[in-house]
Order: sequence, then structure tokens, then C-alpha cells
Amino acid sequence: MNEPFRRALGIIRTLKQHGYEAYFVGGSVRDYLLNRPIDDVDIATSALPDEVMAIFPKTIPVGLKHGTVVVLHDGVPYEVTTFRTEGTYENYRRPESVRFVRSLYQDLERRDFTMNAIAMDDTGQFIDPFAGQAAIEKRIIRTVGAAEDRFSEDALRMMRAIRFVSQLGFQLEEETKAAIIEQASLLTHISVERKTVEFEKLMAGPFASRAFSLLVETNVFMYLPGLAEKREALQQLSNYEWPALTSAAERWSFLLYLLNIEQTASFLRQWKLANRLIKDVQAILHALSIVRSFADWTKERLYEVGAAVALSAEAVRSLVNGENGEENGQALRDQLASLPIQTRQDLAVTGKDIIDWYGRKGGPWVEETLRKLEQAVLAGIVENEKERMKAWLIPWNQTHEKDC
Ligand SMILES: Nc1ccn([C@@H]2O[C@H](COP(=O)(O)OP(=O)(O)OP(=O)(O)O)[C@@H](O)[C@H]2O)c(=O)n1
Ligand SMILES: [Mg+2]
Repeated sequence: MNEPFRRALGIIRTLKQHGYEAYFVGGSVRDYLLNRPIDDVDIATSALPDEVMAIFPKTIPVGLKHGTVVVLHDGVPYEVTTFRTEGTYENYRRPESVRFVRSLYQDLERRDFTMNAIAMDDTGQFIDPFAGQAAIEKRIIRTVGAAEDRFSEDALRMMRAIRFVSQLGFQLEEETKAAIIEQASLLTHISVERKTVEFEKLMAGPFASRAFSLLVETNVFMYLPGLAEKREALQQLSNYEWPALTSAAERWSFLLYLLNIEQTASFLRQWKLANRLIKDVQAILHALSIVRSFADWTKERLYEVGAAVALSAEAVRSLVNGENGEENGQALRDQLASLPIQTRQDLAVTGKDIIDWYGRKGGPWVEETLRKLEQAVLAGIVENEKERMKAWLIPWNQTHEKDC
């Protein structure tokens, strides 16, 4: 057992002292067996939510309908969820409410994949009735029990399967894959928000290229916003080394670029992405179009788009062109470092200085003057130094006349 589990042991021990069963379950146990970093340590227990709240002094009832109570332990929040089955599903989505049960087996039985249905007790022993450890060793993703049942309970699990391929590099077991092909259309019942979470994780995984092949092979892509008509282009995405991209904005930009999507804002809004992210993607695509049509960065273009956007566009461009992104990125960073100014803030003169120098009221002319100065500084015509810029801007005779 490692540190993240040890820190949470007190919760399991306290529940046991009160006569309940309690275990670590789900993704954290899987990731521990895989030697991957563990984020959230989840706990499953036979205690009902009320019983959990009665035992611990600091709790937050976050999802009582689903049996989840957050317990604050040494200042860290842990989700403690009552053993449950999700017996009756409506519309292929997770049910509104669940049935609580008192046995761990029933709780593990309703989980999606065998690798996610392993429990670990407070001594570090595994309870693994569905051979999840063997699946992890063989690197396969297989549903617990009949795949059709698991996917019709919650159709999002089909996307989860492919997203785990991307994150872990595992194979889909044949029956599991066949059931996805069979039932992909159930994804029409799933909210965009849940699909987006999975799709972003899928694009970010080290084996994303395999996952794109599977999205096509299983027809899952047909039920994703804006992608139904993009079979061939999506298949192409499996030829690229996605890990070269390092942010969600870069990944969405690359996707839009290779899929040749023109209505970028409406496509991204269909996925219900945050406005901030949509803006970032648009900025990267704009930078990409500039640099592609002119073949290279100039000082002026770099300054116009800004360092962060330029570096992202360069990462996308390198990947599209099959070039070494690290080398290109380094060359661009060197070029950026050699710019006399990178943003307006770096300019040694402000709008206020200009107004003072000319003794005129503010107006659009101030912005024009600042632009003129920026261009001159970038072009190396004048140094980024206040007095020199003033002298360049206001020739001697003008100042002289004014002074008289
Ligand atoms: N549609 C789902 C979602 C989750 N689970 C179960 O709930 C656990 C926790 O879910 P979640 O945190 O969403 O997924 P993880 O497997 O932990 O993956 P991640 O590392 O991305 O959190 C899963 O391991 C799985 O046992 C499930 O059976 N069906
Ligand atoms: Mg998790």
C-alpha cells in the first residue's frame, strides 16, 4: 500500500470499528496496480450515507441519491460511497437513484470493467472476484459480466473503454469490442458534457492514435458532436503522435485543422466547451493560418499573436508537417527571446507618456502612435528606451517650435 492509501486508512478503520465493511475501490486501486500516479482514493462501505455522517465529524453530503458522502480526513476530502447496485436503468443513463446493498460483491458486480472492479482492504489484500488483476497483467479491457448489459446500463462506458485504451495502451477484449460495435448508437442518450470529458481524456492519452482508430472501427464517432461525417479524416488522426501536443487547446486545434472544420466556433460550442478554451483554440487556428500562408514566422507576426499562442501553433504545425516539434519549438523560443519586445507591456512608453509629450487630448491617435512605436522597435529602427523613442517620434524642430 502506498502513501495516498495510508493517509486514508483512518476512514476505513473507523468504519470497521463501528461494525461496517469498508474498502478502497475503483480507479485508484487499478492505478496502484499499474504503478501509475493515484489521484482520488475512493472508498466503498456497507454503511448507509446517514450512518457515515453519524460517525465522522466533518462530512459533506455531495451525492446522497447515489450514496456518496465526502468525509474530510486530515483536511483531505474522500468520497465514501455505500455499496450499491444500479438495478434499473432508464434511458441508458446512470439512474437517478440507486439501491443500496450490504455486500461488496454486489457493488463490484455493477462496475464497468474488471480492472475497475477490484477492492483493497486495510491490510493491502485485494478482493478481486472478476479477475481484474489478471486483466491488468494481460493488458485487456473487459467488462464485468455481459458487455451488452454494462453498456446498456450506461452507454458512456463505451467511450470510457476507448479512453482507457488511449490512457493505458490496453487492448479491448473481443466481446467487449463487439458489444460496442453493436450498441454504439446508445450513445445518443448520453449528455454532451459527459462525452466531452471522455473525449478530452482520450485526446490527451499517450495512445490516442489507437483510440482514434477504435472510434472509427466501432462507429462510436458517429454519435459524437460534429464528427458523424468525418470517418476518413478521423482515421487519418490515428497516424499522428498526439502526445507531442501539450494542452487541450492544442489538441482541439489539431483536431479542427485536420478535420478541416470551418465553422470552428459552432463546432466547439456543440461540445459545450468553455468560452475561454474556444477563444484559445481560435487564436491558435488563426496563428496557424498566418504562419502557413506565409511559410514562416516574422518578428511582426510573432508579436501580433503573442508567445504562448505562437508556440502552440508551432506545436500543431510541426505535428501536421511531420516535423520535430521540440526542435521547432526551441527555435521559436530562441526567436521570441530575441524580440526587443514581446507584448505592449514591454514597451518603455505608455499611452499616457504620448499624451503628455504632445499635450493633446487622448483619442484613437494614441493607439496609432503606440502601434507605430511598436513597429519601429520591432524593426530595430529605434531602441526600446523612453527618451530615444520620444526623440524619434517628435523630431527636434517640432519640440523646438513647441518650446518657443
Ligand atoms: N460509467 C461508470 C463510471 C464509473 N464506474 C465505476 O466507478 C469507478 C470510479 O469512476 P471514475 O472516477 O469516473 O473513473 P475511474 O475508473 O476512477 O477513472 P479516472 O482515473 O479517470 O478517474 C470506476 O473505476 C468504476 O468502477 C462505472 O462502473 N461506470
Ligand atoms: Mg476516478
